[in-house]
Amino acid sequence: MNPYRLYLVTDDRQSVDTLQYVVREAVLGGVTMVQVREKHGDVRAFIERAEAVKAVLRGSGVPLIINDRVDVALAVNADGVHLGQSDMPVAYARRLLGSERLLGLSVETEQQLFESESLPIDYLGLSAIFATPTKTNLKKHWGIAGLKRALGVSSRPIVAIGGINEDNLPDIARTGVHGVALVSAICDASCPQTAARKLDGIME
Ligand SMILES: Cc1ncc(COP(=O)(O)OP(=O)(O)O)c(N)n1
Ligand SMILES: Cc1nc(C(=O)O)sc1CCOP(=O)(O)O
Ligand SMILES: [Mg+2]
Repeated sequence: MNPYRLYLVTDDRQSVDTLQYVVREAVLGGVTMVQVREKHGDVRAFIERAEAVKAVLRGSGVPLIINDRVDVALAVNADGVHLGQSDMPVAYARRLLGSERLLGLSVETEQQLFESESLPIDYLGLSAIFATPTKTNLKKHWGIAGLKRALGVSSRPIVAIGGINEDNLPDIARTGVHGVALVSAICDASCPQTAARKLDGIME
């Protein structure tokens, strides 16, 4: 089973109750991986929210990934970490996490893409495919052509992220990309379960 296929990244503006509701429904709809992403609160709040998501995921087989923070991932015994280019260098993260936990890295440029080949990571987050209001400090928009190029270069699984929704997903899925990561298409949906099921159907 490919864990990257439908990758939910949580919305840190949602309350803990909503967060748990969205994750529960999204898993029922077919989400294969969940990343807890917290950009505003303190580390205590991050741990509390990660534990809340972990409780929902228990027994589901869906891996829990922590954004940015290796210490939080270790504290809650998560299944992995997703790092950006200005987070802890992946060599240090790998040493702390061990070989079993998943380690993902965002790549924002062609140079980072080539450099990633020699890094101790499990997958790449290709940042960003399209512009998105969810994250506005993006360096590059790869588009479909850039995604195809990256797939031809990298030996690692690629997760496409940024501005992905059910309208543009068919074009992305046709590239054969390993997975897609989404925030608003699932977190803002009136029914996250239905949204996830529809997106999963397109990925298939
Ligand atoms: C799957 C996935 N890909 C890319 C990102 C972006 O990570 P980063 O560049 O560290 O930016 P922030 O998410 O920390 O704002 C991601 N989170 N997940
Ligand atoms: C968290 C994040 N990282 C991105 C990147 O490109 O690095 S884009 C993004 C937000 C994606 O949200 P939505 O699915 O609502 O567009
Ligand atoms: Mg980051």
